[in-house]
Amino acid sequence: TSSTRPQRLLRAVQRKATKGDPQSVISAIDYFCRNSEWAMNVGDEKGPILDSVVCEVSPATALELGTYCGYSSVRIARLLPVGTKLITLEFHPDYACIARQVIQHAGLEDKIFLVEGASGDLIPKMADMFGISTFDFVFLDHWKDRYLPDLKLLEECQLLRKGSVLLADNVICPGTPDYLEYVRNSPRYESRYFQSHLEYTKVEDGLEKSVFLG
Ligand SMILES: O=C(NCCCCc1cc2ccncc2s1)c1cc(-c2ccc(F)cc2)cc(O)c1O
Ligand SMILES: [Mg+2]
Repeated sequence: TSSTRPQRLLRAVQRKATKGDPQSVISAIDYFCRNSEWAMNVGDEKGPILDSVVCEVSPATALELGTYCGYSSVRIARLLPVGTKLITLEFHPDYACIARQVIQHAGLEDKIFLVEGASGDLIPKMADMFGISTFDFVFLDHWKDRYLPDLKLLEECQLLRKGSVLLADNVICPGTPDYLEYVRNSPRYESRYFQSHLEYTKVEDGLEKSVFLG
């Protein structure tokens, strides 16, 4: 029977990456995507920008919207200080199933909470589900037309505090025009664009970093 691309990506990780070694999991996925099949991971060019923002923020509480196969979950969680957690939301059960196995291969299952469901339904439950008050860092990488409504939901649920950092993938390709317009024009955000390329391609894309000013 035929396999899916996420299943083939997981197989590449299981064959090539060292168990418990997050960097080897990241490298195995990037190798697979450059040499076998493109997949929508943040990738090896935007990835280091994500890394640098995570290191700068050093978040106690982090949220990721859009897990896919767990590539960026591994990138983020490998940099988190001991005792801190990444909560990552995934809508598609098949993606979530693969991501759990990728995260386990990296040995990061104790630092990552993967929750299945739609961001619009789950965000209002975050505080109660995880006993947190606010997020220090949010990585947006899910449906591009959900970035803005979910940002407003995070504000309404008071899950952001003065200084919370939001980092959004794909603000050029596929593009999130309404989100960009909002964070770049709202007095409540200090926004900056990191120009890069769509993962594993020469197409322009980039990450938008926005600091909530309270
Ligand atoms: O759609 C993308 N990513 C979201 C997948 C949607 C999964 C979801 C997770 C979740 C969690 C909670 N609530 C609701 C949702 S919905 C995506 C697409 C491209 C791309 C770029 C050029 C192309 F030609 C073709 C695809 C590149 C990327 O880096 C992406 O991130
Ligand atoms: Mg993306």
